[in-house]
Parts: sequence; structure tokens; C-alpha cells
Amino acid sequence: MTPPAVETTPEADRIQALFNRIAPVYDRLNDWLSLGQHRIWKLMTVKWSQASAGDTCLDLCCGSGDLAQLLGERVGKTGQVFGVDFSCAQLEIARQRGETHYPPRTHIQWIEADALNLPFADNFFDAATMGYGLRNVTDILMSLQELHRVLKPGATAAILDFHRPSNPTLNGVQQWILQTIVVPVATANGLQDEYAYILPSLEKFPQGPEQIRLAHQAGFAQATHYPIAGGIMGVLVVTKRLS
Ligand SMILES: C/C(=C\Cc1cc(O)c2ccccc2c1O)CCC[C@H](C)CCC[C@H](C)CCCC(C)C
Ligand SMILES: C[S@@+](CC[C@H](N)C(=O)[O-])C[C@H]1O[C@@H](n2cnc3c(N)ncnc32)[C@H](O)[C@@H]1O
Repeated sequence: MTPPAVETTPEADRIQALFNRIAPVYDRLNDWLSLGQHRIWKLMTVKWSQASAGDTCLDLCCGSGDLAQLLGERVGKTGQVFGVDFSCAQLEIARQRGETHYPPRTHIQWIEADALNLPFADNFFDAATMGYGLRNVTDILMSLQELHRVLKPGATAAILDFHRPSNPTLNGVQQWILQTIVVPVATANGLQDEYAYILPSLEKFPQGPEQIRLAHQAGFAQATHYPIAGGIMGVLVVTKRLS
């Protein structure tokens, strides 16, 4: 199904270019800067998606494909996974890693498309994940509405992203790490501006209760937000009404 052309915006172009630029070092810096913990957070996210053997699943804003590969492990050879991103450089890394880092299992299809205008029919997916994408799309509500549209009735999506801890001390530690460790390490890789973007994007990102409100506004029957890692991350779990 060919979606109608979607008007891009300067902000979306900026985000797309940012993730194209960081693609070569993205995975390595995630592992270093989170001490590998992001892989635990992604495992939790896939479990919360309730993806099962034989399912057709979506990994929205898939980037280099971590969550799509984890979905592939859960759906197995009888299932299928679609990884969707609008960064061609991230998708190229995803394809390369799929061929070299992972055993051939589920056939994962890597689709270059806009999360705000998905090239899939209504009621298509049994489960979905979205890792660190909701904070980066230019229209959170529209993204949740599109996700709702393509999920089957009764299907669940798990949406992982940064979260600002309610504990002031942990909030301060999160900001300190981002400013004093993450940005200097990124600067050493020539990506100061790209990683300096994280903190302001986090500061304007809705907290859990507002994410739940947006999910209900987008049409989801159920929405729960789970702060994890002391609240420095969070997973919004949403379910489409069964009928
Ligand atoms: C996988 C992670 C972040 C993905 C990510 C999301 C974005 O929106 C970006 C925007 C611009 C550049 C890069 C990214 C990006 O990588 C989370 C882990 C990687 C983080 C960069 C590091 C976060 C550190 C935490 C604040 C504290 C970690 C504590 C840990 C227990 C040591
Ligand atoms: C921080 S990365 C997350 C990648 C991966 N999900 C992970 O967990 O590591 C955010 C991704 O969202 C993608 N993205 C942002 N806005 C998008 C949009 N409107 N449509 C498709 N992809 C988008 C970016 O290109 C980038 O690859």
C-alpha cells in the first residue's frame, strides 16, 4: 500500500539528519554510556509487548534494529517482523547487523517510512514496540494515532523512552550523567550537538501521566506507564480495544 506523500517539516528533517549522522557509532555509544543496561530495558519492553510465536510485529522507529531482533526471537520462524524508520543510515546498519550479528531466524523487513504515516493497512499487527522513538517524532499524538490504527483489536504496544525521575536526587543524577559524561563522550566522537539534544528533548517530553492521557486521546482502551531504572527510563504499555 503506497501511502500518500507526507509533508515533511524542517524539524523532522533535522531529526532524520541527526540519526543519519550518529548511525555509525549509535550502538557502541549506547552500550558504553548505559553500561549495557539499555539491552535489559529493551528486553523488558519486548516482554511487555506480549509478542508471541507466529505473530506479525512492528518495531516502530527501529533504528539499528535492536528491538526488531528481539521481536524476531519471540515470534520465531512462523512470525514476521517489520522494522520501520525514516533514517536510511540507521536502516542500513540494521540490515548489516541482521546479516552478521544475528542467526537467520525470522525474516525481518526493514522499511523506510514515516511513523506519522505508516504504509500498512488498519488492524495489521499483533504487537508492536517503539524504543526511544516517541520523544523524537514531531507529533506524539499523531504517532500514537497511527500506531493505534495499524494494531489489531486487542493488540498491545510497548513504548520505551527516557523519563524524568520523580525523585529530585535521581533527576539530578540523570541530568549530571547526560551533561558530564554523555555529551563529552559524544564530543570525543565529533557528535556534541547530536547528544546535547537529548536533555532538552527529555525536558519537553511528557511525563508518565501525560503519556497515558495522550494514549487514551489516540484511542487506546488501556494505557499504563512503568518507570524503570529508578525512573530514568519508562515504558508506556498501550492496548487497543478488542472490539
Ligand atoms: C539506548 C538509549 C538511548 C537511545 C538514544 C535516544 C535518543 O533520543 C538519542 C538522541 C540523540 C543522540 C543519541 C540518542 C540515543 O542514543 C539509552 C542509553 C544511551 C544513553 C545515551 C545514555 C543514557 C545514560 C542514562 C541517563 C544513565 C544510565 C545509567 C546506567 C545505569 C549507567
Ligand atoms: C533513538 S533512535 C531509537 C532506535 C531504536 N528503536 C533503539 O531502541 O535503539 C530513534 C529513531 O527514531 C527514528 N525516527 C524519529 N522520527 C521518526 C519518524 N517520524 N518516522 C520514522 N522514524 C523516526 C530516528 O530516525 C531514529 O532511528
